[in-house]
Amino acid sequence: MSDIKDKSLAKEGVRKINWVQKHMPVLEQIKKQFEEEKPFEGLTIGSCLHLEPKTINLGLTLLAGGAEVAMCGCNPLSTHDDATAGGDALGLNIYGWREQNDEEYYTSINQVLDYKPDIIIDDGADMILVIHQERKELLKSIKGACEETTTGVHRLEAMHADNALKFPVIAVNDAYTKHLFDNRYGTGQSTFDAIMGTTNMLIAGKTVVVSGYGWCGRGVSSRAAGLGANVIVTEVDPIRALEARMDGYRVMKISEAVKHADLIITVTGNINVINGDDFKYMKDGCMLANSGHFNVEINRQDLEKLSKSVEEVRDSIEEFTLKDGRKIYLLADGRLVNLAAVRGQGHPAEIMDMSFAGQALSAKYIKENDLSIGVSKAPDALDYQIANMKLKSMDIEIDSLSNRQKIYMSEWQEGT
Ligand SMILES: NC(=O)c1ccc[n+]([C@@H]2O[C@H](COP(=O)([O-])OP(=O)(O)OC[C@H]3O[C@@H](n4cnc5c(N)ncnc54)[C@H](O)[C@@H]3O)[C@@H](O)[C@H]2O)c1
Ligand SMILES: O=c1[nH]cnc2c1ncn2[C@@H]1O[C@H](CO)[C@@H](O)[C@H]1O
Ligand SMILES: N[C@@H](CCS)C(=O)O
Repeated sequence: MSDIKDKSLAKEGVRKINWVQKHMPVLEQIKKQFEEEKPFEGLTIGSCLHLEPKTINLGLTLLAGGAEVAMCGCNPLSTHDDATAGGDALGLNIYGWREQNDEEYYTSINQVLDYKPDIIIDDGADMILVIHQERKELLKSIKGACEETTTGVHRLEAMHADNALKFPVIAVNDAYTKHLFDNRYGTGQSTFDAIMGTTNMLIAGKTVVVSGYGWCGRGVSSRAAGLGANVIVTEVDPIRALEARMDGYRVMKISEAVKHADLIITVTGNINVINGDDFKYMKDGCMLANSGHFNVEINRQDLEKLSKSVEEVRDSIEEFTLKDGRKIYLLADGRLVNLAAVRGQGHPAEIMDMSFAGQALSAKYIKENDLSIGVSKAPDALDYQIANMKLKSMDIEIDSLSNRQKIYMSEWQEGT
């Protein structure tokens, strides 16, 4: 069963799924192992992830492992209607379509929960929140959940600190093979793919302000610099601010940075990063995009209050005309631009290969172990397994320690 936009888009969807499969070798290998071992036989897995071809490929991997799979989107704007049609044709149960309103978005989450999943895969923790608040009857049978992103992990850790979390969660985001590559190189590339595809704008010579110098901010700043921009970083953490400075960027307060910006990209996971007076000091033509948390990093309501009109001037570009005539452009409604913009395709397949290998192996780990309630990383062994598989798929060989080196590394007696 599925409730999607248009099943007649299946052929195009399957074409796109086939394409990404060619570039997700680690996940393909896990799929083959799952086909033989059937680790999820008799189980149902419910996911709340951006619904696009790479995610459908994760769904197919879980299906190959014997699971019944029900999937919905984790953002009202990120669903690709052809990919969901393709996934439906290939045996997945999918709920959702691009441009859902809030009610439709939560209805889709509940439709997935109607399958009574044993394992949850979430991105941003909306599905886990719904289970704890509205679908408490499911708490007993859920063996555990996997969380994809930094913000979701923070929300779940806060829940656990309040004793509100009722099942174990694996923070897939916290695996090295996830955040070092997905958050950094993935967000770096896909944010600019989406911004450039949406605006048809030149980056070279522009001043790009990046708010937040975490894993995503490092990637976005480095891509901006690589494209020839002048990069300014804003931070609240003194160590990350220093790191940004020594990586070669200017660092200043957001209230000052907005005066210089041609393009501002928020990647903090925080609320109201750009708000109030910040909009008053922006240059005419300044573009605003978020690649972080939901649609709260840029305070749209504050921008509306300063504006006399708002018009969608191109797909995923809203033009806010301020009362003094200046124009400010908000991309993709302030939702994560790399996925929510009409031209957003999310991270490259080679990147999601590792993130979703982490999801697939973490789901299997939940099935095979009785974890205690709380938020924890998957064992390092899974991370190393993924890294080794990825290196092999890239035909890269590395050295290993000799016995002499192992002994040297573990001793303290030997010196000059
Ligand atoms: N677009 C994507 O595809 C994508 C990919 C991965 C993560 N994310 C999301 O992006 C966000 C950032 O993720 P991350 O892994 O880089 O997190 P992180 O914790 O590594 O980095 C966030 C940084 O923002 C800084 N920060 C917080 N509030 C700030 C403020 N008001 N002004 C300036 N800096 C501030 C923090 O000090 C921190 O250094 C999260 O919401 C995450 O879920 C999005
Ligand atoms: O193309 C994609 N498909 C599915 N998920 C993605 C893609 N690109 C990024 N993310 C995931 O979205 C999370 C934030 O919501 C990120 O943590 C990232 O892993
Ligand atoms: N799923 C959420 C979490 C990103 S931090 C979103 O799409 O905005």
